[in-house]
Formats: sequence, structure tokens, C-alpha cells
Amino acid sequence: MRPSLLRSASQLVRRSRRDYSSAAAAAGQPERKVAILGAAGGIGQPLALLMKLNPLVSSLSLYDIAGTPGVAADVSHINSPALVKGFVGEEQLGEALEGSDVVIIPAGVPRKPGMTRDDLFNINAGIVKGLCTAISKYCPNALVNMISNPVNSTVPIAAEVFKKAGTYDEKKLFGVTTLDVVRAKTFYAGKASVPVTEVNVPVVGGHAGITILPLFSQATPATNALSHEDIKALTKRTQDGGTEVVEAKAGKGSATLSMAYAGAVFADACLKGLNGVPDVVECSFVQSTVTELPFFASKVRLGKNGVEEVHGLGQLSEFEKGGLENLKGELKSSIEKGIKFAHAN
Ligand SMILES: NC(=O)c1ccc[n+]([C@@H]2O[C@H](COP(=O)([O-])OP(=O)(O)OC[C@H]3O[C@@H](n4cnc5c(N)ncnc54)[C@H](O)[C@@H]3O)[C@@H](O)[C@H]2O)c1
Ligand SMILES: O=C(O)C[C@H](O)C(=O)O
Repeated sequence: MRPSLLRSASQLVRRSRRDYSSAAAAAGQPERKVAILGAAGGIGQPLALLMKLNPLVSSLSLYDIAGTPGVAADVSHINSPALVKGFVGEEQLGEALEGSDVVIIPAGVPRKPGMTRDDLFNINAGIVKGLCTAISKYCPNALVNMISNPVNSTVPIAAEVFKKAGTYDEKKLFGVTTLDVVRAKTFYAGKASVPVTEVNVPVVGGHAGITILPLFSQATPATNALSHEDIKALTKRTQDGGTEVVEAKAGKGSATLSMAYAGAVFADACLKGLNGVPDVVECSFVQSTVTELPFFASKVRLGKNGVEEVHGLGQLSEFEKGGLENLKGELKSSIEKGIKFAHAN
């Protein structure tokens, strides 16, 4: 690059740094850097868009093995404060991560019809391991939002990688299960004829098939309009929500738009927690003592250090108690599979 061009490029960067610094400062909030790994993918692109629109984000780092310069150029033209930078290829991963407060990982292959999430393990386990190794080196204090499937195994893989590097903090590692909550809310509102924006439903367990356990007995607004058969059908639809999308997309991938929304909701909750907003509670798959399993999704209160409190399950219906017992075997073996992989590789 010509020296004059280099000079003007670095002036531009300095100027835009000042712009976003002053925007964050003017709003009385800390500067926050968010990195998305897998940012050029089906989830990554709309997630980049939504994070660019988030006023809590001052710097948005978009990393992928290909395609990020285009995505970053495109998203960067949106007139919101976040300064966007694209990074491509492993040699730029360190710079992409450095200084990150939150790292969101949707990198990896999605399902095709007929596949389970576990069928993605062989490819995605290695991708996640590599990315987490870099996180432990370049931004060991970041909150990590794991989207890549199978979440029931990729979160334990990440934990083992961080332990090996000496950077593991159980308060900072999250499996993103928000899409299960988003689906449970939507399906419940439709069936119970209540306003969807007022609905809350905890979803616990894990993120695959029967390990996804929506607690409709705790749904609000409460209703007695739903029969046991309705609750069973809502539970099954929530558990099969991902497969419903995979089949409808007929070989063109899995949920991307609803996942980007869910990922943005969860990352926003993490940022609010970091910024000291009180009572931020979301469901997430985290290290847990709520059951005998080492990782489990339940309601989690987010704060300045990540997880401030892992909530218990509350009162369960008999149907939910049965679901809880049924899911433990599969969830346990997915967790163990992740741990074993991390130790062997
Ligand atoms: N947690 C959830 O609720 C949930 C929901 C939907 C999808 N997912 C999972 O998210 C993952 C991504 O789905 P998608 O639809 O965006 O897939 P996609 O194939 O459209 O995008 C994945 C992106 O990851 C990138 N990638 C691959 N290896 C990488 C590496 N080493 N470093 C950085 N980037 C890399 C690819 O280049 C691609 O751009 C899948 O594993 C899918 O199963 C999870
Ligand atoms: O179903 C999938 O494979 C993707 C994701 O886990 C989902 O729940 O949509």
C-alpha cells in the first residue's frame, strides 16, 4: 500500500476509534468489544448485523476462515456506533480476539435432514477446540457464548481446553440455548392465545432432542386452557424445533435467522451483566451443581463476572420430572464424549 494511503487509513481508524469511544462515553457506558467467530456463515451474518445494531457494542470483530472482508465492509456502513473490523484466516485470529469482552462462536457445519446434532461432532469438535485454544491465548477473560453444535459436547470441550491452558473460569463459559427458550415462548403463546411478548418459559437440560426440557408448568402468563396432551405436544415441538427447520430447509442448513436473534438476545444479556445491570436472567448450558451432571442448562443470573448465580429448577410437574430423568443418560454421554475428545486431541 502507498505510504499516503496507509497514513490516511490509520487516520481514519484513529478518528473512528475516537468516534465510538466518545459515543460509549457519552452514553455513560463502558466500551465493549464483541467478536463473532464464523461471522461469514448463515448465523454469523445476521448475528453480525444484530450486534452492529446493539448500542452496548463499541467494537465488533468479525472472524471467519473466508468471506469476512465482504461481510465486514457491508455491515460497517450501517450508521450505528460499533466500529466493525473483518479478519480472515488463522493468522488474523489473534488480532480478531484481542481485547474481546464477549466471544460468540457459531463456527462449524450445520445439520442436513436425517442427521442428529451429534453427527456434527467429528468436524465441529476440532473447530471449537482450535478456536478455544486461541481464546485462552488472546482473550482469556472474555465471556464465551458457544453456539456450535453439538452444544452438549462443545461446551465441555471448551472447558477442557481452557483448563489445559490454565484459563478456565466456569463463570465465563456459556452454551447458548436461548433458541429453545425463544421457540418455547412462541409455541406456548400460540397455543395458549396469550401475547407472545409477555411470555416466559424456562427451558432446562441441554440442547439436543429429549435433553431439551421446557418447563411449561412454570410458564407465565399461566393458563389452565392447556390439556396434558397440549403440554406434551408443545414439549415435543420445542424439542424438535431444530429438526423442523432442518427439514423445511431441505438440505440448505439449519436455523440461522431465529438463531441469530437468539444469539443476539443472549449476547446482549451478557453485555448488560458485564455493565452492572441488575437482575439479568437467561437460561444457559453452564457448569452446574443443579443435578449430578457437570453441565446443565437452567436459569442463570448474569453479572460483572459472567455467571453470578445458577438457579435451581423450581417446582416440576410429574411429566417434567419424568423428562428430567429421561434426559440424563444422553446428556451425560454427550458431556463425556466432549471431555474425552479434548483429552485425546
Ligand atoms: N446453539 C444453537 O441453538 C444453534 C442453532 C442453530 C445452529 N447452530 C449451530 O451453529 C453452527 C453454524 O451454523 P450455520 O448455519 O451458521 O453454518 P454455516 O455453514 O452457514 O456457517 C458456519 C461458518 O463457520 C465458518 N467456519 C468453519 N470453520 C471455521 C473456523 N475454524 N474458524 C472460524 N470459522 C469457521 C465457515 O466458514 C462458515 O462461514 C452449526 O454447528 C449449527 O449446528 C446452533
Ligand atoms: O437443529 C439444529 O441442528 C440447529 C440448532 O441446534 C437448532 O436448534 O436449530
